[in-house]
Amino acid sequence: MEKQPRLLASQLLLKNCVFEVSLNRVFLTWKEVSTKKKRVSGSIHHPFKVDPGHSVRVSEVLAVGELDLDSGMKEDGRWQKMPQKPTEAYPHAFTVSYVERARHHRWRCCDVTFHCQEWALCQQWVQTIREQLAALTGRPKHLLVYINPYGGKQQGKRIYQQKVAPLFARASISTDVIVTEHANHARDHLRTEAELKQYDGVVCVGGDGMFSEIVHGLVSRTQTDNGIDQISPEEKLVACTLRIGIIPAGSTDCICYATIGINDPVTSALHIIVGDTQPMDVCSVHHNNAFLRYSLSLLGYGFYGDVLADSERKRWMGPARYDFSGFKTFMTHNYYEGTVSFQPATDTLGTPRDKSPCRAGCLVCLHNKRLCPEHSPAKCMADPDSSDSECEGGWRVIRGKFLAINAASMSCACPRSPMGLSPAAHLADGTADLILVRKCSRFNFLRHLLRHTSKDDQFDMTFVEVHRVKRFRFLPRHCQNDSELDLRENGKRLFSQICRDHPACGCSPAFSSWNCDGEVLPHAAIEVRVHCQLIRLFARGIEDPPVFEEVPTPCGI
Ligand SMILES: Nc1ncnc2c1ncn2[C@@H]1O[C@H](COP(=O)(O)OP(=O)(O)OP(=O)(O)O)[C@@H](O)[C@H]1O
Repeated sequence: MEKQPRLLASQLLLKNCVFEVSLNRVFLTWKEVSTKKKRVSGSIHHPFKVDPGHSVRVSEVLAVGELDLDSGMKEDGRWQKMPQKPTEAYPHAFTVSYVERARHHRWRCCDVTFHCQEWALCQQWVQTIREQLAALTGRPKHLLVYINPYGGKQQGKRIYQQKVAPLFARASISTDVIVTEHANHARDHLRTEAELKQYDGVVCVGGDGMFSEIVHGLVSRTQTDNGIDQISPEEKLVACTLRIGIIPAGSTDCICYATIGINDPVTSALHIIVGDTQPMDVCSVHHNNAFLRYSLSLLGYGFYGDVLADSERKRWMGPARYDFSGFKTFMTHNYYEGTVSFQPATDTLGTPRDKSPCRAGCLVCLHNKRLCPEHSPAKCMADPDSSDSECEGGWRVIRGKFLAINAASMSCACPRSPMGLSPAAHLADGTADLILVRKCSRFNFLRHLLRHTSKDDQFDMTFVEVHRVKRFRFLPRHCQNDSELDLRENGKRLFSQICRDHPACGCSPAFSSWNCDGEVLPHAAIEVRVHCQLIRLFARGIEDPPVFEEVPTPCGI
């Protein structure tokens, strides 16, 4: 790496010891000066303890401010616990707040206070660090915040006020906060009224449902502002310029977990402050050329659709409804007949089974974005081993009986399934992993499901296949000749017709429903298209842990 010229270097006092502190454009570093004279007052000298020094990336410095040593008050008027007694020789001090990494992708805000002999030197340090921070272009200055007060355990407001707002204030980020009053309040506000030009980003305090609202609002608004018709499945959508930050405060926070690696409001707030950027694909879902919804993580028909539909009827049970409905759906063991057609992503890097998960700075996403896969022509190769697979005009067609059809546009990792539904799916490569689980015994299906909680390959089973796709369609068998299928209106009629078709009643119903990121879709016949990097988050993807994980130094030095 190119050596950066020093901007400033001084001997300053920290914890009653003299440190060599230096700053260049990339790092702020401090290292104890190893002279016998270094003790200034009362500290115990450890002759065998070698200080390796401490380095903080300038891009991860949150703020810097002068400290009034007489009152213990920072420049911004906040009180700070006095890090040490002022000494006569070092009467001036400044505090640097920075990101410290803890275990499991958790970030913390730490303060370090340096004491200076001269007031002018103290000023010079504060000024120079501030100039470096001002030169970082990706940091937000003004944010629009939506809080869902009813998400998860209804702690959204408290989480924001106690954990996030103080950090934004410390980093001099101003905010306009809207506490939502009803479902779709944030979506409709973003779509129509919000003065988006004055903001550098939108922050969502809530769960995946709230995040989906924000995405719907922002994507719609971007298309309207650019004269794009999002109703048409063939339209190329314009990417949103504003980034979205997620402060997890819902009962399901999968998007936050998959893009940051942990559901922790402070970590999320720090990723927003340092101005991280993580692009993300968005799937548009259409039925008969009519727009239904956008999907960001999982589209599931069969098992996951049935679990959601059943759990929605049992909301009174609280979060336990998911386990209850999961067990019930598993025991019911319904399968569904239909035709799946898809455009395989043959020219992109990576496969669903290549064991290379999407991580911070993912090269697969970078490479595939350059290819812009949605525009390259699809090549279709029929599977020679499969008698029910064929190619039609660049589309591969598979007919069968399925227990589950899942499309994962990200790994869908969550604390319950740390590897996720499709461990090698990428956040921003312009593709989704289409997982087809064919009719099999209950025992085999259970084996498949259990593999989501372990490191075993859930796709290594004869009745499971997985394809990386750019687009796909599903048509349930019993509506292939029907021009329009509305499950709510026609479900009962069709169900009785299917029962007539099958010799013995007690057979599987004709239709499941699609679970689209936790919302039930009203149609079974859908067409899905992946839009490469349509949105950007204040995140950086999951960071690989350092090979030798450093023991973090205590905060608030
Ligand atoms: N003020 C409000 N009153 C009622 N519903 C709201 C309000 N604000 C947002 N919502 C809706 O609440 C739904 C759930 O919110 P959110 O995702 O934040 O929490 P959650 O607990 O994770 O959700 P879920 O119940 O889906 O698990 C969202 O779909 C959103 O549209």
